[in-house]
Amino acid sequence: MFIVTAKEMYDIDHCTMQKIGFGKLLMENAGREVARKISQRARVTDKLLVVVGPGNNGGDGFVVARTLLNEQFDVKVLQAVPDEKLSEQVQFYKNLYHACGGEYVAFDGDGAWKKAIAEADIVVDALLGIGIKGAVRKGLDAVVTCINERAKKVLAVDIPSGLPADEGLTDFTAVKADETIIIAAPKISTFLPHTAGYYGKWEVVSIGHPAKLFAKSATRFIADSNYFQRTMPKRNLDAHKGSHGKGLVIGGSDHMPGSFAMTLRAALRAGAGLITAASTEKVIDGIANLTPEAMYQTIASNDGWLTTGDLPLDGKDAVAIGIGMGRHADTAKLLQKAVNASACPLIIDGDGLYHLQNNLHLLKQRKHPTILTPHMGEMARLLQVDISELAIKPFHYAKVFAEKYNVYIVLKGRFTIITAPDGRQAVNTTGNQGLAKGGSGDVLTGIVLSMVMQPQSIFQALCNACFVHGMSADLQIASGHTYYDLLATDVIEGIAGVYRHFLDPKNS
Ligand SMILES: NC(=O)C1=CN([C@@H]2O[C@H](COP(=O)(O)OP(=O)(O)OC[C@H]3O[C@@H](n4cnc5c(N)ncnc54)[C@H](OP(=O)(O)O)[C@@H]3O)[C@@H](O)[C@H]2O)[C@H](O)CC1
Ligand SMILES: [K+]
Repeated sequence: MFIVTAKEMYDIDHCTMQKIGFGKLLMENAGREVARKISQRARVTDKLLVVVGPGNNGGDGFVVARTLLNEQFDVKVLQAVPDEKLSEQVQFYKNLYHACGGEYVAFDGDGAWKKAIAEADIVVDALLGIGIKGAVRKGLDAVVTCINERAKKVLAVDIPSGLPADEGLTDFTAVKADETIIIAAPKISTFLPHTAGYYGKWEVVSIGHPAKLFAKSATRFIADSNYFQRTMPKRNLDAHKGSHGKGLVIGGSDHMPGSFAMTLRAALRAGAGLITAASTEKVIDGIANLTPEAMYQTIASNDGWLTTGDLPLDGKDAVAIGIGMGRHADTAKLLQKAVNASACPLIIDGDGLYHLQNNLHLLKQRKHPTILTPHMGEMARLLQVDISELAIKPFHYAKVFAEKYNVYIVLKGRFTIITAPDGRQAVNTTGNQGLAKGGSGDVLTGIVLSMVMQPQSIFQALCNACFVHGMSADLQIASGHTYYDLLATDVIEGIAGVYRHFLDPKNS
């Protein structure tokens, strides 16, 4: 499923209507699809109020109202702007609604319209769509406020009114919808920390746009189960342990051994062929029995912190560094060495990202893929911007950084954004609040390490790693765990369920 900016959506709409020739049909399709979804949710006894505004979102609203009216629902329209504000196309659909006997609630001074909003069982929000510019203007802002304060249930058409479609905007007043029926493709603001909540539950309806137009105009997509099933490499019968990658994990410290152990186990559970763990003697003594399938190698350390020294990089297909490594000055030299010497994909996570802050110049010299797996705080530090600034424009910042330093970025969050050095971006929507626990990131790093060693592109590997990680947590919640008790180790043990469910249907 593609993700679009407002401009990309307008370009696709315009081409569909003008070049392909859909004309007014597109709005009829949009309204009818939204009406179909509403009719599946509404009881025949429900009072429905469709609030329409001046633009094409309002036009959708008139089609919704007419369709529901003709299906015998108790529906009325609250037109929040005078007729002269309606575009020609919207007026056309208003006329059809009127001709079918459609009724209105007057948007007048005595406030009866507020009572209508309060008394409706469902308010359909077709006030404003992706054409919003700036904060909702006087007059309509009172409608938004009334809906938020008095509506029993709100179903937004395409986007909650007042919400920006794109990233970077914080000055807005918007409808807080219970559900949003998104038209054609989710907009960027569906996946931002400060705007996602306004959509409520959301689903997308297709209204007839040619698929090829999205492929041409949109630059982002949701890496969903279809993508996973299409791109995840199958295992063939004559595979041997060397077929699925020889990975190296460098990390741990006498003071933080646990997280490192989870990365190893996650990499093996996700399907890595061979994993070597390089850490201090004490860490290895403490964890070797937890994952006997891994191989262990002691590397140089000083007072329990890893320091620079020989690294078993030869013959490795991918390396992960940083997990539980600590922030000791000596460890920075180890990070520098790994960046300069690893002749294979290098994943930098956790404290490796801390040490990378003063070594970004080394990244451009690398001839092999580099993958950073920061959470928002780590990314903000690498960018040297405030985390609040990053949070309102994560797509933008991740793309700028990836292109500047020629790296892949897995920007972890409620919606993890995967970015390639050429600027391509994907969003992972699996996962849940049960992952907000220590160790979740270490597990993801292990899955990433395994995936980048399989016969797929790095970008596909990162999308699939995030999908498996989040889906494992989702399946664990569905099969008895709760958001409270879910542990990072449960996510490791849940990986099998994801593979069975999505890759081997007969076994699911
Ligand atoms: N393009 C198509 O055929 C289809 C579009 N779909 C639906 O249409 C909307 C986008 O429609 P658009 O008309 O571009 O935009 P809006 O419906 O959001 O409304 C724009 C009008 O709102 C006024 N406006 C703009 N900013 C504000 C504000 N801050 N406060 C109040 N009013 C505002 C604006 O007035 P101007 O004076 O600026 O012109 C416009 O009158 C899309 O979201 C879909 O729902 C169909 O679904 C598919 C076909
Ligand atoms: K709307």
